[in-house]
Amino acid sequence: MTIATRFPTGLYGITPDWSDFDRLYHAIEQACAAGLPILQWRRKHTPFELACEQARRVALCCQHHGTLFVVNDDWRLALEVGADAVHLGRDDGDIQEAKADIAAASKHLLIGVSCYNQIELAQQAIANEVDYFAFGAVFPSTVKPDAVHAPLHLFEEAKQLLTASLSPQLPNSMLNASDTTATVDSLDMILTPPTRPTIVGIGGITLSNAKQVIDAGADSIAVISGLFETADIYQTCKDFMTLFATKH
Ligand SMILES: Cc1ncc(COP(=O)(O)OP(=O)(O)O)c(N)n1
Ligand SMILES: Cc1nc(C(=O)O)sc1CCOP(=O)(O)O
Ligand SMILES: [Mg+2]
Repeated sequence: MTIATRFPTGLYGITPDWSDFDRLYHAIEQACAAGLPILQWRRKHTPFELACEQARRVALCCQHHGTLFVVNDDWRLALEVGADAVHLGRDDGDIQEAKADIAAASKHLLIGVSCYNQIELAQQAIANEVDYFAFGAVFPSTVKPDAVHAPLHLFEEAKQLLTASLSPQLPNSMLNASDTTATVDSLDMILTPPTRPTIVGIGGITLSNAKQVIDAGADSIAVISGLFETADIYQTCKDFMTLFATKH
């Protein structure tokens, strides 16, 4: 049984820290036009008002191309600009507080979190019902040279955690026709099939090493330099996406 994910899989582009917004917007347009499924807005030094103005334009571009739009660090900014999702690391606030704020605004945001190289954080992420969790840095990253190293075996371990967490929901009891509760549960399963979080790999990923991460079990790979610091962003995006198309 294949369990669907709540968050897309495949290539996950993250914006580089360029000060020239027109250049950045043009680069994002190329990636989105190539079919990029997910884009994260990651700006560390832009004041809130300017970030809102710029991120709103990027959100519209993503909407136009059918690219899911994620805001890094700040769920308030994500809500303000109509993003689809927010990414939260260990310094970006509490997940339950984020969920409560989002619900209080009568809005919906998918939530992704960083797990660095810690399987325990993935276990917490699953318990918190986040929509994706990310391990990194899988390779040395020039953007984050001090990031901890996340070995590739974490992806298989995370898959096992997911299998274990989902198995109690599976309708074993469907076999027992005399148990009416089981029948009701089974009907529930058909009407609302279970879903699972997407597992993301990040850090130093390029066209040359991406396949290792996908083969290790990552559903998605998050890339800054390996996508945006290339001569032909449109073609690089297409080439990354081919790696997922030939996964099986
Ligand atoms: C997809 C994805 N994974 C990990 C991160 C890193 O988040 P964080 O640890 O909060 O570090 P910053 O990116 O905020 O510097 C991410 N942004 N996206
Ligand atoms: C933003 C970020 N977070 C990481 C983590 O390990 O959590 S690595 C990273 C930088 C990713 O950039 P690049 O693809 O250029 O290496
Ligand atoms: Mg962060």
